[in-house]
Amino acid sequence: MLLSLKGSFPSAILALADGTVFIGNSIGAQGTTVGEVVFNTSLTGYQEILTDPSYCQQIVTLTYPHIGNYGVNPEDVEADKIHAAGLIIKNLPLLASNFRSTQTLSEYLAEGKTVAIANIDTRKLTRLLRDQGAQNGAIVGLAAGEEVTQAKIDEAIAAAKAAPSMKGLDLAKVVSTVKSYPWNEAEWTLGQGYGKLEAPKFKVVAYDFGVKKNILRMLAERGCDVTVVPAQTPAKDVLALNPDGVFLSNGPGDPEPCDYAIAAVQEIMATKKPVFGICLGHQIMALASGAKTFKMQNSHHGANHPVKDLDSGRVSITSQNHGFAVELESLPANARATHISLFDGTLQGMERTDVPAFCFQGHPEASPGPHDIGYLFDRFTALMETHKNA
Ligand SMILES: NC(=O)CC[C@H](N)C(=O)O
Repeated sequence: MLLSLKGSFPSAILALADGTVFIGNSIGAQGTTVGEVVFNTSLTGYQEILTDPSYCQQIVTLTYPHIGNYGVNPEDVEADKIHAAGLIIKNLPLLASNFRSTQTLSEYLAEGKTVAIANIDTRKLTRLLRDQGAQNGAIVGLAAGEEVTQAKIDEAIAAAKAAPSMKGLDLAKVVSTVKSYPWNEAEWTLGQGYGKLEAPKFKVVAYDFGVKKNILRMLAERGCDVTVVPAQTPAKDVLALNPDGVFLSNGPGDPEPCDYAIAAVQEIMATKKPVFGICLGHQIMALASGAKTFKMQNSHHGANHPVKDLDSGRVSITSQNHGFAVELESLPANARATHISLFDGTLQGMERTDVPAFCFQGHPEASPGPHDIGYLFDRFTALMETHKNA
């Protein structure tokens, strides 16, 4: 049973900073939210997307038209709460059907105090964002029976215009854990649920810039006994734990203002400890190596982005979620490109040639998405193995 929810859900307004307005239905919390409006082309994984801390202060548009059809469950989360600032979809099916489902998407959004809009033309919105680049927006979820008025539309446009620009925002320290904690949950299997770290082989310290649980699970699956530390942990505290390797997580915002992390990573790489970075962690490693980052005109959010491994020539289909990128031309002499995007030629991976450190812009942990590039986790454990025995 699809759609025809127009009568059963209150109205909602989506306004972009350029004055474009869409009227739809509120399917989450009541109230106003603002953020950078981006679009994600994944067909599944809305729960993983909503809880990915990298979406902090971003409103996500899902281009796949039916969202919510398999409900939500307590397991498929990347963090303990919804981090996306809002959700924009086309159709919310009235029936959610899946053996793991415990709640509907709409209930989950309301409980998570997340404002969301359905029944708007997401194709029109996506074309606009694609042609003009990401821009700020506001969603206003009205109360039941409340009318959409010009005054409310004007307020929504004003809220969109007043939202802060993503460029220059350090959000890693906003979403990061305040306290260190150990991690020992491994990957999920049907019938078994999440596994446990068995036979730990490597001690890993993971910087939490907004880490996704699935990254930690994939490390634990490979025998990594992980200690997660806050974003602003100084290098000396990390080194005092004497890890076999250091992991730099994904995270929201602009990497450039994260000066504390850039300095710490420089110090850690200088000790020749193996270091692996994903997404924001990749950007921070690049900045710590002397490269530059920039805000992209067309950000990458989806689960089908082709990326070429420059060493093997192999093309992987990857999961992506980033709005900043490392300038390929700015790589210093002691770093080399290992992966590029076949969508736009931007840098997707690099490696230091003088120290055992490498990083990847996309998401090898998928979640949601394909596992083609999961071999990077094996590269990290192999690097730790080599350096352990060196
Ligand atoms: N997923 C991420 O780590 C995103 C990195 C960074 N916030 C960007 O948008 O580029």
